[in-house]
Amino acid sequence: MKMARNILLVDDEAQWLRALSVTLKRRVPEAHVDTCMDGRQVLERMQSKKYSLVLLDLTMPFRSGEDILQDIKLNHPNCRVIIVTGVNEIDSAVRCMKRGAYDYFNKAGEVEALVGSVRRALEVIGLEANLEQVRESFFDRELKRPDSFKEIISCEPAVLDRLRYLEVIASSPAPVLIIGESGTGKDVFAKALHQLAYPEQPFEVISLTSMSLEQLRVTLFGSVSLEGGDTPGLVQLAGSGVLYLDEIGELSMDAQSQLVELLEHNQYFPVGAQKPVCSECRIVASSSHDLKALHQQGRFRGDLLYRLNAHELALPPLRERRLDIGLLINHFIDIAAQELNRERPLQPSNLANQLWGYGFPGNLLELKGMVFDAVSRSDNYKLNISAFAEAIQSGANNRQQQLSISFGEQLPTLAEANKALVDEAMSRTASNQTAAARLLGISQSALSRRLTKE
Ligand SMILES: Nc1ncnc2c1ncn2[C@@H]1O[C@H](COP(=O)(O)OP(=O)(O)OP(=O)(O)O)[C@@H](O)[C@H]1O
Repeated sequence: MKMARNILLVDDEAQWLRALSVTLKRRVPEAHVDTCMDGRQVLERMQSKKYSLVLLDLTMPFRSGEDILQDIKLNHPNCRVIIVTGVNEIDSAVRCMKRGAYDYFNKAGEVEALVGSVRRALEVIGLEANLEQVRESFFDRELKRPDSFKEIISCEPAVLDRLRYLEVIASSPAPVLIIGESGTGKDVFAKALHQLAYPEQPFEVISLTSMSLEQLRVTLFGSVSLEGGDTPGLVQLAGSGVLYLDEIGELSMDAQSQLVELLEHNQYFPVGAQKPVCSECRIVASSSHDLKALHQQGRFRGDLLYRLNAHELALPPLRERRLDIGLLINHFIDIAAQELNRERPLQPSNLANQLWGYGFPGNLLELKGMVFDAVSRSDNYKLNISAFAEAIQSGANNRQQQLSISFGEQLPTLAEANKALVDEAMSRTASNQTAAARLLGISQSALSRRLTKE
């Protein structure tokens, strides 16, 4: 964000202007400082180059600083202005503050105070620019890097929000914690972050389930020996890529303490080493347990938890993203047919609907297993759905229970009930007509007709 550091100094006193410019270039080297001696040219200069901060003298020939301030606030409302005054101009400086100046400085004062004010202003401007960037990328409905999410199939607004969040945090160096029930796609999201931010760098994984303290130290940190023959650990192998700590909630408290130093100071001691080594990798951790609950039970260290969840991504279970079921079945059929070297069978049109009430305790992994089983038993193009039979039955039972709609004394008209159903489906799918039509069991054109009639 280069523009955040462009400063324009406006003053008709050539000597002061030169001295201030030299001071700022030396004391605030990250800033790009330009000067302007003629108040009439300020707006023109700001048109041809973006300035985020203007240091403005109050008394100049042709145009007063107060007038110029007004113009700047009108045409460049995000630009900060620091008023530079003579000794007897405090009243007008105060007026300028009321009209939106960021700060004022008395020329007779210590230049140190002015440097401090410039630094603070640049910091605020930088923070605002970052915030704006985060806000823009988060609310921009389009994904900027869809190519990084090729492995992630979804049309659910909740999942797409997670992808946008991943894009936003990709460039941050802070750790990421991915939480979700088993099979919800934690590994896939960790790999997507790697693709987004460090595609040329390594991706190292360690599964922390039943890992002892000693195993953890050797595997993660490696070892050095006096006779040579050092063994690198995964932190070193990950280089400036990603180290993925899978199932971190399974680690013992002892073993957890080894990770605190790594996360806090980005350094670690290989086994047998006297000196710490710096780590450069991005840490991504996952857990299918609720780490905050584990912490409350005294089974997970608070200092580790709060360092890990600088960015937290909670993945919804499949039962809360039912719109994806049909898409995922198709996707898994593709993969299964290819891996099992079979003709690609077709998905029966009502399969996803039949599975509607099923809870999928094993999430996408369970669905994938069912599809692989069904494809392996398929006959030519016909998908054998016996692998789904139990789930379909259980789904039908649940659906029956959930469908027992209760009515008040006065029944709604058919038109009212229709409208209520359509509204509910549109709201559940964030107004995605294709998805809403699927929920209602009608074609998209039929839904579209109903919507235009309303
Ligand atoms: N959105 C998705 N689109 C397509 N396939 C997916 C998606 N999410 C997950 N999968 C697939 O589902 C399976 C389970 O995903 P994954 O292993 O990432 O889940 P997990 O939460 O890490 O599971 P566990 O907790 O058991 O390690 C994988 O085969 C993965 O490729």
